[in-house]
Amino acid sequence: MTSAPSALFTDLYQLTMMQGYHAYGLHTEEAVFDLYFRKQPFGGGFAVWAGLEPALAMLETLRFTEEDLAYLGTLGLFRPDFLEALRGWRFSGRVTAFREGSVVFAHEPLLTVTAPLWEAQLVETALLNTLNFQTLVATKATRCVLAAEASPFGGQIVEFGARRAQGPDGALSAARAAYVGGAVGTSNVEAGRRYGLPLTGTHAHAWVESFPDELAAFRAYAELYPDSTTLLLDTVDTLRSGLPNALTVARELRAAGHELRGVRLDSGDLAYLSRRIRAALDEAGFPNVKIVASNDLSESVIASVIAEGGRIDVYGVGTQLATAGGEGGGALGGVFKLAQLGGIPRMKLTGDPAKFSLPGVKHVWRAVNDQGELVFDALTLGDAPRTGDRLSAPTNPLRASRVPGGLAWEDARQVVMEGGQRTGEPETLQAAQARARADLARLPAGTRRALNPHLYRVGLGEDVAGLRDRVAEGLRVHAEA
Ligand SMILES: Nc1ncnc2c1ncn2[C@@H]1O[C@H](COP(=O)(O)OP(=O)(O)OP(=O)(O)O)[C@@H](O)[C@H]1O
Ligand SMILES: O=P(O)(O)OC[C@H]1O[C@H](OP(=O)(O)OP(=O)(O)O)[C@H](O)[C@@H]1O
Ligand SMILES: O=C(O)c1cccnc1
Repeated sequence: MTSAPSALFTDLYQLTMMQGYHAYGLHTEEAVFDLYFRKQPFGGGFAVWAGLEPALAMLETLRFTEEDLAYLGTLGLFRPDFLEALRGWRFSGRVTAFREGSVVFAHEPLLTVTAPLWEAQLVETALLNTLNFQTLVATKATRCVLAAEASPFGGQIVEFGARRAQGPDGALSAARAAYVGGAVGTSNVEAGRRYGLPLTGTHAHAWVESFPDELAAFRAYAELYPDSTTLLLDTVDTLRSGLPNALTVARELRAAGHELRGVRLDSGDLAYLSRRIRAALDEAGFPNVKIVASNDLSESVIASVIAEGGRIDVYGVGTQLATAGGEGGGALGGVFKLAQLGGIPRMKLTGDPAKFSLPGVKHVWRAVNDQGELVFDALTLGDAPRTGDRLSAPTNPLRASRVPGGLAWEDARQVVMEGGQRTGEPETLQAAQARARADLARLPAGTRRALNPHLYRVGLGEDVAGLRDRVAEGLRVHAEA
């Protein structure tokens, strides 16, 4: 959530369960919940973890106000003693998590909450809401960045999606997450203020339409912003009118000691037009004028424009970025599952082995080879796996391999909250963006590709797999008895 967190931003069943835990004396039992997703978004080989700082801020400040309690009292569900108990409620737990910007994979616990049961239960909805969406958008941004950077001339992504995002909250958190994923700026001014993001912008068709002619409009804009003008070329005709008028203004600015910053294309064949415009700008002595493009851009449009030799420097991506659209997008199906209660491992056992949850308190280990490349991740109940240990696939115990030698192990997560308080200062978004870039560079190359990527391996150590099998067996025996 991007507005002030409310304790009522939860599903009703969390509150009805909380009342039950309270009534049956279970509420203070120590619970361990893991947050993870089962399928990488966009059919991709990785996801970029985002939203942790807002999630921690929410946990730190969550309280039931008098108004909240009064409202709950009107529902006819909650007893006075439970509502009274909520008066002093606060989150007092521990959170262990990947740092923002980390590349992460399906089936590994990304965040683990250890807290009294009723505390952990309440925050499921808000944690998933924040982390699912921001991780999805950060991943989409990274995929757009990778597409843009495939050009021999480079290319950057800026986020233009506020007008098409899912509501104001969606727009703000999308701008934030897009930055974590590698977008270099946003057009959303409130997001800039709130998160310290670099702002960027050009002008719209309405500006040109508001003047007697295009040249007058371009001149007027350049006069106001002589060092930061990007002119939109397609209101009349990109090549016949927009380009010559922009060149006129570029020359006039230079004569006055300034430089035109850029031009924007917003329709037509972006590969063809950008090649023509790059050639014309270069020939006229303006090699530093940037070409910005927009118009329903997506990762595949960006890739196509580049494959055709397009010369775009900056891609303004709106709808597809802020809504994380496209195949395999729309929503990330992250879940929050109980792994231990009162020191006893717990799991969900269903007909579909892909939906089994993993019991126990797990560590996530990241294997790094002598080239500094990530090789696979492993989940254990304790220390890092040793050479020769067996690792099995999370959803298919028959697929297993042995841990090779020559690997270094990183403990992939850190304790980021203890006793309901962050263990350190909030990280900057710049740090998260830098981590995403560095982690991405450590991935095996095939894992980064957009189409049918190599699937990075997440393996279960023998202790985790053994515990899962024992708990599952216990549940089955119990069910059959
Ligand atoms: N070279 C290209 N390769 C792939 N897709 C492209 C290329 N150039 C533009 N597109 C994309 O094609 C889609 C439609 O563009 P098209 O040129 O048909 O309509 P348009 O120019 O937006 O028309 P309108 O004038 O109605 O805005 C957009 O999503 C645009 O980003
Ligand atoms: O990636 P997108 O979702 O396209 O977002 C960016 C678009 O937003 C603006 O269009 P505008 O709202 O003026 O609509 P139009 O250009 O389609 O007329 C801008 O000119 C881009 O084309
Ligand atoms: O500044 C721009 O060019 C811009 C901003 C939002 C949406 N489309 C374009």
